Formats: sequence, structure tokens, C-alpha cells
Amino acid sequence: LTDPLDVAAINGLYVALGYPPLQGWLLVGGDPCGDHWQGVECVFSNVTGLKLNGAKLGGQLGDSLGLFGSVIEIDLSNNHIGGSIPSPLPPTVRNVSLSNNLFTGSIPGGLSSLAQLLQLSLDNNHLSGEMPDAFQLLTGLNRLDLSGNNLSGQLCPSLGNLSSLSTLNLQNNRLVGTLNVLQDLPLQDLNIENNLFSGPIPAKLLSIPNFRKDGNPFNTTIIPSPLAPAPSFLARAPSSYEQPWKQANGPSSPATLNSATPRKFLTAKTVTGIAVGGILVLIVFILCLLVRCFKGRREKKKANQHELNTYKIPRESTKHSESSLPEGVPMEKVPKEAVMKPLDGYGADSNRMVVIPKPQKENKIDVQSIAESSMHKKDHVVDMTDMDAEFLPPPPPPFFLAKGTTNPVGPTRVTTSRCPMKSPNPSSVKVFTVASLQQYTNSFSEENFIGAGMFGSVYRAKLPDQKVLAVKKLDNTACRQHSDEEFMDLVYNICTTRHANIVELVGYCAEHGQRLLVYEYCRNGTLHDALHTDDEIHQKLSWSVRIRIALGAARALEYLHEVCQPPIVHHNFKSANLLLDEKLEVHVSDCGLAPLIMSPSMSGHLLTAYGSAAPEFDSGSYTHQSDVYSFGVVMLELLTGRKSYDRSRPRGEQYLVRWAVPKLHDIDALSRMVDPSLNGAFTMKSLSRFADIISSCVQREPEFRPPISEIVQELLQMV
Ligand SMILES: Nc1ncnc2c1ncn2[C@@H]1O[C@H](COP(=O)(O)OP(=O)(O)OP(=O)(O)O)[C@@H](O)[C@H]1O
Repeated sequence: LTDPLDVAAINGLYVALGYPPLQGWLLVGGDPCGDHWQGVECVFSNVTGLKLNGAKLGGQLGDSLGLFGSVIEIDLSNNHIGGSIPSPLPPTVRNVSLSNNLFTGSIPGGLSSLAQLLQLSLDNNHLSGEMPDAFQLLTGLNRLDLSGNNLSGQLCPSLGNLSSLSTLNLQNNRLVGTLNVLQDLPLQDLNIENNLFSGPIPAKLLSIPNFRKDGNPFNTTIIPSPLAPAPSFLARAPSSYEQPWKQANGPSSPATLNSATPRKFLTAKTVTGIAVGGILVLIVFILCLLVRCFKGRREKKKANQHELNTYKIPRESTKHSESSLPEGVPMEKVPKEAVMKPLDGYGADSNRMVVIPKPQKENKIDVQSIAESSMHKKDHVVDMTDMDAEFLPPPPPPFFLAKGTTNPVGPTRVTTSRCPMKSPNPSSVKVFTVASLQQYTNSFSEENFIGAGMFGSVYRAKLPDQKVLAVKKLDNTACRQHSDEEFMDLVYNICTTRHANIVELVGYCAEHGQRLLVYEYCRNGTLHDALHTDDEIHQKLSWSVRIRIALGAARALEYLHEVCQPPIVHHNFKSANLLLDEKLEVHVSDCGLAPLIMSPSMSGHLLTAYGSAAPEFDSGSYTHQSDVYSFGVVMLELLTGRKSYDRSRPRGEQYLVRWAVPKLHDIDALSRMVDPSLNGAFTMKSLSRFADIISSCVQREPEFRPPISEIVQELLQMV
């Protein structure tokens, strides 16, 4: 039988992971070694390895890992595990790989006790903060990978103790300072690309066989020291993305770091060189201005001839009108009348209601106060990077202001008297037992596992009448934070938000400490997957389908923001929360789950919304205008086919908003960044209007963003 301490440790881990479908694994007891639990390696009765690479795990690691007495290898890479990296890890561990997950927080100082550690890979997570000075005893460590995080600060002194280190990957972080501490290490591979390191580079490092150092502001205004003349490659021009960092870092920016260097090293020759260079740059700049003015005038004239007054924003270039699409490119026919199928209004379809026992709850539910309490909960502070900190999108396009005459209550809008919040008989939900859901999901089997998110795992459930539903099994972390009563409040809150474009809550289960939410099932998965991973559905996303999806999503937000009383803020609006049914109609998921998101242990997970979150997220403020920003990001994904944040792209292109927004006002650049899979099948006018909506949504100042009902009106006019 497996060592009881190891069993306790593995049970604890299973709970923290949200008990995903792993063969053999149990929440309590069991014999991991004897029964060959999936991914568990043993020597006799001791667990020595946990190897679950790419096993679709979500949840967190919890705090039981330190209980393992003999674990040598932990490989949990390529999953969706979030939360912080636990400390302590098993003291016996030699190889740890947690790469490509969603870990947040800082690198734990408890690493210092892992004296047997040989390899540590924490790359491609959302780790932040400074490195702990905890490497003193790790003299056996030969590979350390911390790349692709948001680590900041200087290299800690104890890195110098890693006397066996041959591979060090630190690329794609925000580390500053010099590399001096690395110079005596036996490194064979060193990658420090895309950080904020400043020079000079110690000469010894230049002899490392594989040394990659691009994308650091080594040059800036460093003045070569007479003792250590700067190598010639340091004279390269700073790349475009280095400039904002320098400003953002203020006094600690590399330029300032070196400002203490005595001026006497500026020789007369250097001064003359700088002066001549400066004059040349000035001449080139003036020439560019003249050319631009001339070009601008010509294009304005041309634009008038082409009656481009339909474009609501003056573009830098308008030479690509609709007629300028390449010949032979099929144009999608956009009928004058709306292509949307009429929606069934905002209220729930009363025929769709199931016979539903009211959840056992003694108090009468005051829906209004529930919603109010969830809305007024103090906003959390999220540890985000300074995404967009230095980014200022162009000024708002004028059309929302110019539309003063637009009736905010459009033709498809229903009166607030149909708002379900005010319905005398709030919607009901079905109560499921654990046993029935177990039966419908085939014991939450792997073949019914759909995916995992920050609250737990989602499974396909087939009811006896063949109806398919989606069951969201809330994991322990999500449950622990809330009492039974709060959970019931949440259920009521969700079930009273009913709209054709919001995923419907069919029922729930709260039994034996387990909590599950049962939703209608959306056959075509998420918009995120449709755009970025599922080629078959991607091909079906024609331009008009994309406009329809944007409209559906906007209508859902309009309902939450402007129809429900009090208004509801989604808090986690992103393409992964837009589900598509068999007709590719959009259904927004996770509506009403904001109280779960706002619990302290979950706030870090919001980083999964990386690239979709409004800048004010950084300061802990989140309003309906932040939802509008995220909506703009979804529209950008629809337009470009790119992810909101894509680590695999070159650094300047990783944040979609940063990369795309400056291009939205230039018709040439705009038509170049359209999703190539559309094969040009859209009209330039439609594309331009789509771009206008996006730029109004992703403005840095929340108060400049339009109310979502105006966006609905704009999109309605486009379909
Ligand atoms: N009603 C549903 N119908 C079909 N698939 C669903 C449904 N709800 C969720 N899914 C699938 O389950 C996966 C996990 O969903 P979940 O809402 O738990 O997480 P997420 O939205 O991906 O992430 P996060 O929790 O960070 O918002 C989704 O990616 C989606 O593919």
C-alpha cells in the first residue's frame, strides 16, 4: 500500500486541482502506487513522480505538495493551473516543470530549501515581482528557465552561487540592471532577450557558446567607460519598443542609471558626431513632413471625389475604397435588411421553462438586493503588468458624439417592464443531485470533459431525453470562499438574467459540499477557439457572421448594463466566454459570476483575461465601461483573427490592442491587418465602420467609451 503521507498529499492535490478526470485518482484515500493512478510514478510504496504534462488540468496546486516524502520529478507543464506556486515543494524534488500554465504571484522563497534541485522550469506563466534571493544552496541546479513571465527588478546576488548552471533562460521579462552576477557561472546557454538589462555586458559572458541578448537597451546613452570600452554591437539603434520602457521606468531607466557617468568622456569628436547626426535627422524629419503634407492633400482631394463622406473618421489614407479590392475577390453580399434572425426579446421564453422546484432556502430572495450587493462589493486590485501603461490610443472617432439624435432605445429593444429582474415570478432553476449528474456525465468521464476555467471543469451531460447540457463543476477554491447561502444567491442572480445571447442556467446542484452549475450546451464551443484553434469553424466565420457575433455579444452586454436593474457588470468579458451554438449565434457565458471572480483568491486568475482587460484594471477599478473596452478587444480579434495576447508573436505584436489600434485609422494598414482567412470578402465601408467602433471602445479613458447601446445601434446598421 502507498505510504499514507503520500496518499494524503495526492488527495489534497486532487482537491486543489478541482478533481479533473484522471484515471484512478480519488479525493479520499486510495492506493496510487498499487492502482497505477494516471501520471503517478512510484518506487515500492512511495510516490516518486507526478507526470501530467498537457493533461488539461485547471484549478490550483494547493498546499499539500510539501507532504510528499520521496517525489523526485514533478512535470505539470502545459496545463491551465493557476494560483501561486506553493511553498514548500517536496524537499526531495530534483526536476520541476510548471511551464506553460497560469501561475501568478512571485517565485516562492521556499526554493532555497530544495538542495537537490537539478532542473527548474517556470517559464510561460504570469509570475511577477522580483526574484527571491533564494539560490544559495542550489549548487546542483543545471537548468533554470524563468522566461516568458513578468519578472521585474535586478538579478539577485545568490544567482552567483549556481555553480553547476549551464542553461539559463530569462528572456521576455522586465528584468533590469547589469548581468555582472552571471559572469562566473559555467553557462553554455544564456538567453536574456527582451528585458531591460543595461550594460556593459561582462566580457566573460561574450564567450558563452549560445548567448542571446537582443531586445535589451544596453546601448541607450551608455557612455563607454575607459576601463571597459563598450563592444561595437552596443551601438545599435534602440528598437521601437524600447522607447516606452525608458519613459515608463523614469529614474530607474537605463539612461538615467548611467547618468552618473562623468561628462569628461564626451570628447570633442563625440560631440561633433552627435551634432552632425542631429542635423541629418532634422533634415530627414522635415523632408518626411513635407512629403506627408503633400500626400495628405492629394488624398483628401481624391477622397472627396470618391464620396468617402460615408467614412466617419478621416483616415490617413483613403485610397482603398471598396472598388479598390483586388479584382476577382468575391464580395460578400450584405443585404440591405438585417441578416440577423429576429431574437426573442430580452425575456426568457416562457415555453422553455422546466418544472422547477424552488431551491431550498428559508429566506425570501430579494433579487434586487442580491444583485446590488454583488455590484457594490469592493473592487479588487489585480496584479496586472503595466499593459498599455504607455499606450494612448488615438482620439475617439466622432460618430458616437455625432449621433446625438439616435434613439438609445432601438427597434429591437424591449421595454424595461420585461426585464426579468422585475418579473413578479423570477425564473426558476432545476435542482440536480450529484448522483444524477454523475449518471449524465458518465461519472465525469474524460470523454465528457470539455474544458477547464478558473472556477473548475466543464463536462458534457446527456439527459435521459437526449438533451445535452454543460455542467460546470466549481472547484474547491471557488466554493470555499462562499457559504451555501451565498451560492444560492449566486444561482438566483444568474437565473434571473435571461436573454437570447446569454448562456442559460438550466439548474444547479449543491450537495455533499459540491457545487455545480448546469447550463444549456453550446455545440460550437467558444469564439476564442473558433478564431484561433478550430480551422473548420474559422472557415465559417464570414464577415457578416462576425458582425452578427459582435452584435449578439453587444446585445448581451446592453441587456446586462442597461436593461437589468441594478445594472450588471460582466467582469470577465473575452472571446473565451462567448459560446457559439449550432447556428453560430453567440451566447455570453459566466454572466453573474462576478461575485466569484471578485473573491480574493480568484483575483489573480483574472490575468487569464490578459490582453482583454481595460487599463483601469490595474488600479482595481472595474465598471461597465471596462466591459466595453473588453468588447472592443473581442471585435479586434474578430477583425484580425489574432489573439488578444499572443506570446508566440514578436514582442511588438504580442498585445493585440497595442499593435492594432494605431493602425485602425489608416485604411491601408487596416486592410492589411484583416484576418487573411476572410480572403478580402468584405466591403471597405463595413470594415471601416467596424474599426471605428473598435477605436471608440478601447480608448484609455473609460468615460470616453460609448455606452454599449450605441454600439448595438451601429452594428444593427451594419448588418
Ligand atoms: N455552456 C457551454 N457549452 C459548451 N461548452 C462550454 C459551455 N461552458 C463552457 N464550455 C467550455 O468549457 C470550457 C471551460 O469553460 P469555463 O467557463 O469554465 O472557463 P473559461 O471561460 O475558458 O475560462 P475562465 O474561467 O477564465 O473564464 C470553455 O472553454 C468552453 O469550451
